[in-house]
Amino acid sequence: MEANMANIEIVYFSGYGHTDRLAQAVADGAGNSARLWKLSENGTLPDDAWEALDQADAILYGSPTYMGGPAWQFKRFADDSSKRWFARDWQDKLAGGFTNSASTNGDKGSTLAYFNTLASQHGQIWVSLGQAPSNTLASTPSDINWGGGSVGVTAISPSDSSPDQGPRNGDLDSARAFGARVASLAERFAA
Ligand SMILES: Cc1cc2nc3c(=O)[nH]c(=O)nc-3n(C[C@H](O)[C@H](O)[C@H](O)COP(=O)(O)O)c2cc1C
Repeated sequence: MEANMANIEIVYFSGYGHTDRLAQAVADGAGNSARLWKLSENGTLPDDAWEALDQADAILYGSPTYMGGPAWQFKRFADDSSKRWFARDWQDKLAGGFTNSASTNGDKGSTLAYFNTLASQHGQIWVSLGQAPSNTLASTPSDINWGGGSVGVTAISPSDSSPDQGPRNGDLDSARAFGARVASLAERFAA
């Protein structure tokens, strides 16, 4: 990471590999300033990840949508972040979120709403998706923001897809563009 770049830390969970691909695309879009921290199967992070989050200019949250919300591993992380809440350690850091699920809607909005609430409890500043939807008759899963969200990245991995097959290109493009947006804003805030 270059000294003058903003620190973007991405904390996320993936049970079966689909959200891994989305997280990687967000990181690719954000560039060299981004690091991925994947929650363990038990919802834990190593100490150096917590230290990185404390030093971050932006913290991004990601999880598959399971049963209409984040995976429980993410909720454990959120509960563990309460120590930072007490100390206001993440106040005024940028925040944003991404999720992925099998259904086109799939109640992904509830997952993003939870990320937004978590970020707001910490006093963070939420970065919206910032992309127009691809919602015409001609639109396909290869088009950016095919799911048509605005709060964060909402990817669709069909239930019978392998991680190589889903999320599809439009969602990965959306994730990369969102990562780039956060990086651009984080650099402005860090300046
Ligand atoms: C326990 C569980 C609950 C799920 N709940 C939903 C859901 O509420 N909505 C939906 O569209 N898909 C749901 N799915 C499908 C996953 O969101 C989808 O398979 C996703 O790509 C998994 O991401 P991952 O490979 O990163 O774990 C669920 C899957 C599991 C295992």
